[in-house]
Amino acid sequence: MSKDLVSPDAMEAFLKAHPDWVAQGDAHGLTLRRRYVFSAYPRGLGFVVAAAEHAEKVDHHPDLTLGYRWVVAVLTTHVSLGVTQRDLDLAEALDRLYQEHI
Ligand SMILES: C[C@H](O)[C@H](O)[C@H]1CNC2=NC(N)=NC(=O)C2=N1
Repeated sequence: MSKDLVSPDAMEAFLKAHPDWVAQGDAHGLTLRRRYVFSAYPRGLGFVVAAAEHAEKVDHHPDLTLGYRWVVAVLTTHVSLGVTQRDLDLAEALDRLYQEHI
């Protein structure tokens, strides 16, 4: 197990404070997931572009799926095979960007 992974207590605290996010686990490790809903399809695309620009700045990238008036974000730290503080920080950054693109 990577030393960088957030502890179960830290994960629980994050999810309690960020109820729109859910934790999911699979053979490749734990991930964080949120579905964002938008007023129009282009707004979702604008959010994806802004998220990509932020990800490049912090060198930590979400998996983003764009649908009709929604975007699903899945976060994990590839090198750690699970959720680290970088994912928690990215989740909060995406939530801030969402408020600018609803
Ligand atoms: C070389 C570069 O810094 C690494 O590949 C970065 C890029 N973005 C990343 N994003 C995520 N989600 N996890 C990583 O481990 C990661 N590593």
